[in-house]
Amino acid sequence: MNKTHSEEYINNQNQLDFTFQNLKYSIKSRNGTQEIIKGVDGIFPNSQVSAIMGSSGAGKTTLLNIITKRITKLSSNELEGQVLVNGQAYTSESFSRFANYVMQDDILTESMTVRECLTFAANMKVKGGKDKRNDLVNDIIKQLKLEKCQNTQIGGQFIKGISGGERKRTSIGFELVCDPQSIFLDEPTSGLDSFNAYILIDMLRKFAHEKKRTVVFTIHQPSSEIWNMFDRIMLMVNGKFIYQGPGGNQIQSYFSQQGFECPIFSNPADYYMSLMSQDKQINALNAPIYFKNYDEILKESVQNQINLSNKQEFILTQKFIPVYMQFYYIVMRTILIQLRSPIMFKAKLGQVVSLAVFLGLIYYQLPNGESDPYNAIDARNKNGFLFFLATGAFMESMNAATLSIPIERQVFLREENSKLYKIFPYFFGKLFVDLVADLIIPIIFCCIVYWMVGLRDNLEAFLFFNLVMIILQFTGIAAGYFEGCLFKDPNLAFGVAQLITLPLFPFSGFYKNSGDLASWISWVQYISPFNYAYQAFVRNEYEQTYFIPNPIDSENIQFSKWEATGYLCLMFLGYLILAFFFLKRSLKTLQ
Ligand SMILES: Nc1ncnc2c1ncn2[C@@H]1O[C@H](COP(=O)(O)OP(=O)(O)OP(=O)(O)O)[C@@H](O)[C@H]1O
Repeated sequence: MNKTHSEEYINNQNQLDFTFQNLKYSIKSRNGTQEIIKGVDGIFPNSQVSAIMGSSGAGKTTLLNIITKRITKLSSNELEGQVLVNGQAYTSESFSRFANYVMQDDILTESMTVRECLTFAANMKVKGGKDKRNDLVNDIIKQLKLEKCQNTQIGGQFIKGISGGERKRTSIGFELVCDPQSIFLDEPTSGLDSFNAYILIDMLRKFAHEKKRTVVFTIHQPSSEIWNMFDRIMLMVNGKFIYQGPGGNQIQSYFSQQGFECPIFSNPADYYMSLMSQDKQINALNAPIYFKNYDEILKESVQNQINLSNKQEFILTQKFIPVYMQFYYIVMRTILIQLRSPIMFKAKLGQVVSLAVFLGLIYYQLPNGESDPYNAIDARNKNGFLFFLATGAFMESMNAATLSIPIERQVFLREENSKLYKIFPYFFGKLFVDLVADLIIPIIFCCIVYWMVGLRDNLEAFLFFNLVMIILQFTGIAAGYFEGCLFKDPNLAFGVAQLITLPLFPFSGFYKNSGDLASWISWVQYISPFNYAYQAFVRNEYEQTYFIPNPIDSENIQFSKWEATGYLCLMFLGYLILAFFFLKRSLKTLQ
C-alpha cells in the first residue's frame, strides 16, 4: 500500500457511527423516580453534523452525557440500554481516545493566554513533533477566528481577559486541537453573536464533511442559515424524540403531513421550537400525536439505519503521552501560572524579607548566656523566637497551599475527565513546582534572621537551621495540599485548616512542657509538626551553650536533632499520602 492509500484506509476505518438503543435514564430521589430519558433509539452517523434540539429540560444534555460516558450507573440512578460506537461498547477511558466533549461551562486556566491553553491541550494529546503541534494550534486559531486575542489571558475574577464568545471558542478549540475522530458539544453557540455562531457551525460542518468526522451538539435557537447546515436533526420532548432524520425539506414535509406546516419566510428552527415549548398548553395536547407519529413513521427507519451503521473496527487515534511528559507539561504550566501571579510570588518574597528584618529587630542579638548563664529570661526569649519560627513558617506555607488546590479544582476535573493527564503527574508536577518555589524563600529568611538574632555562631548549626526551615515549609505545603484536597470550597478548606492546626500549638513543648501533659492527651504531641520543628531548633541551638540549666533539659527535648527532623519528614510524607488519597477520592464526573 502506498502512503496515500494507507492514509485513506485509516480514514475509512476511522469513520465512527454512534448508536444507542432502548436508552432509559432515571433519577431516584426521596420523592420517587424521575424518568428523564424514556427508551430512545438513535444514531449519530459519521461525516455528518447532528443537532439535538428540544424544549428546556427535554433531556438533551442528559442524552449527550450518557453517550459521552459522563453519566454512569450509580445507586442514585437507573441507566439501561445499549450505547455503541461502530457496534462496539466503550468506556469513558476509551471514549477519550476517539472523541472529545465540550461541556456547556468554559473551564479554562485563567492566567494562560488563548494560545498557551491550546498548546497545552495539543502537547498533552497530540503525538509528533513540536512543528506538527504548532501547525495544529495555528490552524485552530485561524479557523476559530482567535487571532486577535491569541496572546490575551483567558481572565476571570481577578484578571480582565477575553470576551465570553472568545472564551467559548477557546473552549471548543481546546478539544478540537487534537483533531478528534468525533466531537460532542453542549450548546456550543451559547454566548456567541449570530455571525460567530455561523462561523463556528460552518467550521464544524467542514470538519465533519471534509475530514469524515462525527459531530454532535445540542443547540437552542439557531438562525435559519445555521439550521440549513444541519445534516441530521433530532427533536426531543420530555425525554423522547419527536423527529430524527435529515434536515431541509424532509423535516418540513414530515411535519406538514401531520398538519404542522412551517409558515413561509419564518425560521423553521423557531417554528419547531414553538411546537415543542412546554409553556404552551396546546403542545401538551399535541405531544401524544408527535410521539405516535414518530413511532409509526420514523422508528423503523431509525432502526434500519442502526442496523446498517458502520461496524468496522477502528483505530484509537488519540494517544496518551508518557507519564513523564505529562509531568513535564504540568510543571511548565504551573511555573507559568506562578510567574503570572505576582501577588503570590513577589508579595511572598517581600513579606518574608520584611518579616525577617522585623523579627531580627525585635529579637536583635539575643544573649547566648556567656555573660549571665543563669538568666532564664534570656533563654526563654530565645525559645520564644524558635517557637515563633516553628509555627509561623509552617502556617504561612500551609495557608497558601490550602487555597491552591480548590482554586484549580474545576480545571483539574475538566482535564482529568477529558483524560488529558493522569492524577499522578498532576499532583506531583504541581507539588514539585510549589516545593522548588518554596526552597529559596526559607533560605533568604534564614540568612537575614539567623545572624540578626544572634543564634549559635557555627556554620554547621546555621546549615542545619536552614534544613529544618525548608523541611518545615515543605510539611506546611503538604498539610495545605491535604486540607485543600479534602474540601472543594477554598474558604471551607482554609477555615478547617486553621481549626485542625491551631489546637496543635500547645503540643509544641513551648507553651506547656511536654513532660507535664496529661497522659490521656499527651499522644497529640506526636502528631504535631510544631513539636518536631521546635525540638530540632532547640537541640541545634543549645548543643553548645552557656545557659544553666541547658534549655534542652528544661524544655524536655526527647529527640536528637536528626530524629526530630526525620519525624518531620515522616509528617511531610503522611500529609502527602493523605492529600493524594483525598484528591483521588474527590474525582467526580463532570456533566
Ligand atoms: N442529577 C439530576 N438530578 C435531578 N434532576 C436532574 C438531574 N439531571 C437532570 N435532571 C433533570 O432532567 C431533566 C433534563 O435535564 P437536561 O439538562 O438534560 O435538559 P436539557 O434538555 O439539556 O435542558 P436545557 O436546554 O435547559 O439545558 C431536567 O428536568 C433536569 O432538571
